[in-house]
Amino acid sequence: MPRYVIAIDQGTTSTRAILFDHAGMPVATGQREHRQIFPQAGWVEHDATEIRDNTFAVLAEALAAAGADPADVAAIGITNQRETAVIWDRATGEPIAHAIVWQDTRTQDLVDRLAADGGVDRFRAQTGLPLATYFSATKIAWLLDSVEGARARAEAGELAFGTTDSWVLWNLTGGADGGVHATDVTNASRTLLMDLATLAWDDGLLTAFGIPRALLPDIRSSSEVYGTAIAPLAGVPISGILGDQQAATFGQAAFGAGESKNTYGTGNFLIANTGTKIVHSANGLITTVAYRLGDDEPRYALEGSIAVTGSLIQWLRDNLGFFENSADVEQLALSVPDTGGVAFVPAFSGLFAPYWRPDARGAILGLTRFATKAHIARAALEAVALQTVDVLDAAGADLPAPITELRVDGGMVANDTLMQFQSDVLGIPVVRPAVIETTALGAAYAAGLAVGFWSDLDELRANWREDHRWEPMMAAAERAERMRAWKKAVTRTFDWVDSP
Ligand SMILES: Nc1ncnc2c1ncn2[C@@H]1O[C@H](COP(=O)(O)OP(=O)(O)O)[C@@H](O)[C@H]1O
Ligand SMILES: O=P(O)(O)OC[C@H](O)CO
Repeated sequence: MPRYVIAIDQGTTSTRAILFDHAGMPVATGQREHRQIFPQAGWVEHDATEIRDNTFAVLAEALAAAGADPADVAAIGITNQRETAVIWDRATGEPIAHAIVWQDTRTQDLVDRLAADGGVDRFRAQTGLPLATYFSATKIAWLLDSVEGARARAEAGELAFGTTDSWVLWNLTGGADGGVHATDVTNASRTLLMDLATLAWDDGLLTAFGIPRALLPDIRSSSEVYGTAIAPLAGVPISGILGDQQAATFGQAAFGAGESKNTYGTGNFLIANTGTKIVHSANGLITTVAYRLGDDEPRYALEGSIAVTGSLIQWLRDNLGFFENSADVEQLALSVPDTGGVAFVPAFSGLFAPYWRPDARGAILGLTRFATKAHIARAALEAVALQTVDVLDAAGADLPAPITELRVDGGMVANDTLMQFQSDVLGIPVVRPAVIETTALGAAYAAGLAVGFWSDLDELRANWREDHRWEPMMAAAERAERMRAWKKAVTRTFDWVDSP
C-alpha cells in the first residue's frame, strides 16, 4: 500500500518536492533554487530548462531522504508560481526563450494599447482580471512577436505554451515523447484568456491578444488523473494541479464560502473563497477560480495580490547588504522602538491590489539624518503588514461578511514580530497552522483525493491544526493613525514613471 503523496511546488525562487503522509504531515523534502534573471529594469526571467532539471532532481532527493520508491507513492500533485509564461518546441522539448515571470512589466506598452479601447477593465467581467502585465496573455504575445518565427510556428501547432504547471506536467509525462499538454482551471484563470463561467479558452479573448488556440494546453479540473510519470516516479499518476495560492487555500482547508487565507512568500496573496458564486470586486480585488474537483461545480474566490513582500526582505539583504539571512530582519527591526518616522512603499513592480498603479515605483519616505538601516528594515517589515490591511479592507467591502480571523502561511510567517504587528494593524486574530507548507499540502490533497488516498474534504479538514495565534494589542486610535500615514505614503508613489 502506498504510504505517501508527493507534491511538487514550483515556486518563484525555488522548486520543492515534499512527501506527505496520510495525516498530511511532511515526511521528506528536496529543494533547489533557480536563477532570477534581470536583463533590464522591469524584466524578470527564468530559465525553464533549469526549472525542469531541478524538478527531476528534487523528486529524486525527496524520495531518497524518505528511503521511498515509486511503489510507496500513491499520486503526484503539482503546484506552481502562476502566470509565468513558458513557450516550448513540441518536437525538441526546448523552450524558445526564457520564461517571462509574473513580476515582469515589459508588456506595459501592449497593456496600454489594449486599454485604449475600453479601459483596463474591458475583460474583467469575463475573466475576473484587469488588464495588467501581471497576467500571462501579454507575456505570450510578447514572446510570439519577439522570437523570430515564433508566431508562424505557433499557428502551425509546433509550439506549446504553459504556465510552469503545464511545463512540469509535460516533462514529467515524457516530454517530446508523448508528454501531456494540460493545465488546470486555477492556472488558466490567470491568463486573461479563459472565460470564468464556461471555464474554456474564449475565441474573443484569443483574438484580442492575438494568440493562436493551437498553442494552448487543455483546461482540466484541479483533481483528476492527467497522466503517468516517468522516472524517478515511473508509473505514478499525476492527479492534482493547483496554482500556488489556490493550493495554499486548499491546504489550509478553506474549502467553503467565507473561508480565507493569506500567504507571505515572495509576494502576499489573500484568497477569500466565495463558493460557487462568481463575485466581482468593486474595490480592486480580482476574481479567480479557487478549485474544481473532477466534474464537481467549480469554486471561486476573490484575491488580493501584493507583488512585493518577502522579496523586499531579499532586496534589503541582497541589494543593500543589510543582513545575511532574511530571518535577521527581525532582530534588526527590533533594535529600534519604531521606524523613526520612516515609511517604505515597495512599489517595485508598480502597485498591484487594491491600487493597480503601474505608474507607481518604490519609495522610502520620511528620511531625516536620524534614520538608520534599522528604521528602514522596520519600515519594510511594517509595509508587508500594512499592504495586507489594504487588501483585507477591500475584501471586507466586497464580501457579505468581513474576515474575522486570518489564517496565514508561507516563509515569512516564521517572523513573530511581523505576525504580531499584522494582528495589531488588522485588529483581528492571526492564526498559523502546524503545517506551514500549505501550498505543497494543497496540491498533495488534490492529487490524493483523485486516487482515493483521501476520501473527502471532511477528512482533510480534520488534519488542520492550529500552531499559534496572535491577538491584536494595538489601540484602535493608533491603528487608525498608522493607516492614515500609510495611505498618505502610498499616494506619494503614484505617477512616478511617465510611461510605465
Ligand atoms: N523570518 C523571516 N522574516 C522575514 N522574511 C522572511 C523570513 N523568512 C523568510 N522570509 C522571506 O520569505 C520568502 C520565502 O518564503 P517562501 O514561502 O519560501 O517563498 P516563495 O514560495 O514565494 O518562494 C523570502 O522572500 C524571504 O525573504
Ligand atoms: O511563487 P510564489 O509563492 O511567490 O507565488 C507567486 C504567485 O503565484 C504569483 O501570482
